[in-house]
Amino acid sequence: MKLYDITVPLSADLPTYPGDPPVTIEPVTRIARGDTANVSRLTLTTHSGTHLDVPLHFRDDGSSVDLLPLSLLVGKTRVIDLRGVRAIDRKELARLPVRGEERLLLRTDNSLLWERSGFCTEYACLTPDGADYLLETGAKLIGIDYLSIERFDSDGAIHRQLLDAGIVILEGLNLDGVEAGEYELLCLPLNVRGGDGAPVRALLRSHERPETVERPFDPHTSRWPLS
Ligand SMILES: N[C@@H](CC(=O)c1ccccc1NC=O)C(=O)O
Repeated sequence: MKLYDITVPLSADLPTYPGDPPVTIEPVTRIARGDTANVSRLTLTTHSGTHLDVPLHFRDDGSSVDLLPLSLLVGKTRVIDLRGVRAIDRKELARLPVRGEERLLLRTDNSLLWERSGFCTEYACLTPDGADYLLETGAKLIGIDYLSIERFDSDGAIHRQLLDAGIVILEGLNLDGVEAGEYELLCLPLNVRGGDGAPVRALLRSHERPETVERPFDPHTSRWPLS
């Protein structure tokens, strides 16, 4: 069994969708300043970093993130490789094994954009007929590796099209190094009451190796060694 962390780390450097405030992490108490423990204040939006979009994101009467069935977020998932594709349309999707897949993660060149500082408006995204196609194939969760699933200059039509059909959108993934294929997704959103979305920790599990703890905790340094 192999685990892939497909979450981007939350930090002040993380690109945010234009109009959304940056992530901040500030000290509240610090041992170095004489406090008993280190505690930090985190400023996030419901759509910072790797996160889920739910119907309330684009519709006032839509369901919030705390009401999602968790079974939607855990289970068999297919990663498809769309590197080299900028506009993910019906034609591109039809050549890939997406039919009948309830959970689908789109790996694109976007995963490399996390290396850049600042938001890039030229990311790979789903087209309206690509979204139609995924509605037809029975998808219930669609993930993509940047901060929006639709074109930057678009008005939210694709979000509405998917969310209104009960499809949840997982955005801000990092799928660099994740080969196309079948995995198990473990996607755990913060349980934000009334949230129009929520940051998640998302993992993929493949069943190709025996389970081991790769980097056991070192009690002498109080750290998990880096390698
Ligand atoms: N980063 C966003 C995308 C988003 O907020 C959005 C997408 C299309 C049109 C408008 C948008 N947001 C705010 O105006 C998201 O989390 O879905």
